Amino acid sequence: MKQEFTRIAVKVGSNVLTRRDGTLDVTRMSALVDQIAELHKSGVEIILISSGAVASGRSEVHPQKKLDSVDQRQLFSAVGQAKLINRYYELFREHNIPVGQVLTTKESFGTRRHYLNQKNCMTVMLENNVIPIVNENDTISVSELMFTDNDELSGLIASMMDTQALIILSNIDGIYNGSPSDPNSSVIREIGHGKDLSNYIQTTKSSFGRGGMLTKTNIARKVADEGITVIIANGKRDNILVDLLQHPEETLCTRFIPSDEPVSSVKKWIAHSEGFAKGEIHINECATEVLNSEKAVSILPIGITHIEGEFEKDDIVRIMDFQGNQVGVGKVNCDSKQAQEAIGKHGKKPVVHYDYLYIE
Ligand SMILES: Nc1ncnc2c1ncn2[C@@H]1O[C@H](COP(=O)(O)OP(=O)(O)O)[C@@H](O)[C@H]1O
Ligand SMILES: N[C@@H](CCC(=O)OP(=O)(O)O)C(=O)O
Repeated sequence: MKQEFTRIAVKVGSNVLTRRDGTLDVTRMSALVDQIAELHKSGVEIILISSGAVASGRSEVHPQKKLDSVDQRQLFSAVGQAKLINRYYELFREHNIPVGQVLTTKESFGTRRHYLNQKNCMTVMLENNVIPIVNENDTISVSELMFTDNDELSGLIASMMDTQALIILSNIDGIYNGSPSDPNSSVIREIGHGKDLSNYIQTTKSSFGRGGMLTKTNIARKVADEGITVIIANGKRDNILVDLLQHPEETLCTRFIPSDEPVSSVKKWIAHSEGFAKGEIHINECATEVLNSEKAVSILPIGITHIEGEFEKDDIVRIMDFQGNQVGVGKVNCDSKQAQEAIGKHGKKPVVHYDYLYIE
């Protein structure tokens, strides 16, 4: 059967993989592995981003004394990740499919060199028919440098690996246009560019999740704007993955319509690097206007009003409009001292070149 996608990222949320009592739901895992194996055999390249380390470790160890949240996460994930990957290894082995573990941290995406290094690692795995199973390295990620949750990580991976789709599997059929528990609300089937969903999203989370629906929708929009279809669907439904690919029309889910404007690989990296921004470049009204137009423009010193923070050449900075709203992210061409000296001057080199500027 002809499938729409040939390379996808699949994110499986904590609550899909855990039972109510917090133990690992091996039956569910096994059903998902069977579907991934079927798609893999039909020629789809798959990168799996799997949560579940903390949840699966929680039931294995029973600490003598009360632990704080960091200690708990480190202890449970250290034990739980080993258990999780071991299960995956055994389940995929039944299908003769090799898998590889990729544990990463937010820091590992901070510089372009590190980013390309990870991209290379996963590319080699795919070229050799190995399914990468990615998770955050919770044992060494400290609070300030943690991903909000695995939705954020999955967005980065989908973008980095140029997948055609990112499928986020949670314990819910998609995004509801009201409270999911309200019988009058229903799943929004398609979401186009610029749709504000904030009214619909409740801040409640599933018992084992970290981020909630809000981070899912924010990430989904960002990734769709980079040209990748994002699908939110229920990982607890039988055959969901295969159905999403083979019977997309009939399968209940929320689809974020991708932008049809291509985004270069380096711009994708910049788009996801905001967390590493070292400073802010504030631009005037005229520069804001041209930036919002269809034209390809760089940030020139003449359009800059002021600069906040200190940065080195090649650091990531936020671009702020004349009203103080963030409009983009870019990689700077000079350090903050040189940029400061050039402010308001004509005929100077761009502080952020168009090729390294991502407008949101
Ligand atoms: N409008 C909405 N539509 C669907 N789910 C919502 C909505 N608002 C809040 N949620 C909640 O978001 C939860 C899924 O997010 P999360 O707990 O982060 O899952 P995961 O662990 O799979 O990442 C759902 O179980 C639901 O309770
Ligand atoms: N890295 C963590 C994932 C925690 C998390 O963010 O989960 P999720 O709510 O599924 O996105 C783990 O494996 O337990």
